[in-house]
Amino acid sequence: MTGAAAKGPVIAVVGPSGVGKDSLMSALAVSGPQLRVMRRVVTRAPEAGGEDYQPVSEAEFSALAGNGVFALHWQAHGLCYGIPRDIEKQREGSGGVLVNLSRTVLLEAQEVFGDFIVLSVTARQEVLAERLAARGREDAANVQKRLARAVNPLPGGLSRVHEIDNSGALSKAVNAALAVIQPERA
Ligand SMILES: Nc1ncnc2c1ncn2[C@@H]1O[C@H](COP(=O)(O)OP(=O)(O)OP(=O)(O)O)[C@@H](O)[C@H]1O
Ligand SMILES: O=P(O)(O)OC[C@H]1O[C@H](OP(=O)(O)O)[C@H](O)[C@@H]1O
Repeated sequence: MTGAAAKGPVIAVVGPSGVGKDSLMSALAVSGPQLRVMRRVVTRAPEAGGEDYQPVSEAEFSALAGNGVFALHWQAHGLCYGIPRDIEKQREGSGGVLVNLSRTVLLEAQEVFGDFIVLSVTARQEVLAERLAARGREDAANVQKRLARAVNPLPGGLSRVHEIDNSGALSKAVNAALAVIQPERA
C-alpha cells in the first residue's frame, strides 16, 4: 500500500518589481535540494522573456479562471496572473514549491495552501531602478509604475515570513533563503 508522497510547503517569493524574485527562484531550484518552481499563467506577451510562464490572452485567462483551473489568481501591472491547481501535484515529494506571488494575495494563499512560507525579498530603491532599466523588459513608463508599487507593505496576519535582502550578490540571497527553508523543512 503506497501512501501519497509527503507534500512540501508552498514558498511564496514576493517583493517589488526588479528585486530579483525570478532570479532567486531559478537559483534556488538549482542549489536547493528538491525545490521546484511553479510555472504561472500570465497574460503577458510570449516574447517578453524573463520567467518561464504560460502566456495566454485575456479571453483565455478568464475562461481558465471561470473553469476553476486556478488555485489562486490576481491582477497587477495591467496583467492577469494565475496559479494552476496543479501546484498541489508539484508539492508531492518536493522540498517545497517556489512561486512568485503578489503581496496582495498572501492571506488568501495562506488559507488555500496551509503549509505556507513567505520569502519577502528586499533591495534598496536605487538598486531596483538600476535593475529594471538594465533588464529592459518594460518601457520607461511601466518601470516608473512598477517602482511606485515597490513600497506596498505585506499584509498583517501572515504566520511565517522571512526577509531576504537581495541588494548585494545573488549568491548571498540564495544562501540566506536556503538557511530559512532548510530548518522550515526539517
Ligand atoms: N542580486 C542581484 N544582483 C544583480 N542583479 C540582479 C540580482 N538579482 C536580480 N538581478 C537582475 O535584476 C533584474 C530583475 O531581476 P528579476 O527579474 O529576477 O526580478 P523580479 O523581482 O522577478 O522582477 P519582476 O517582479 O519585475 O518580474 C534582472 O535583470 C536580474 O538579472
Ligand atoms: O506588487 P505586488 O502586488 O506584490 O506584485 C505585483 C506583481 O509583480 C509580480 O509579478 P511579476 O514580477 O510582474 O511577474 C507579482 O507576482 C505580482 O503579479
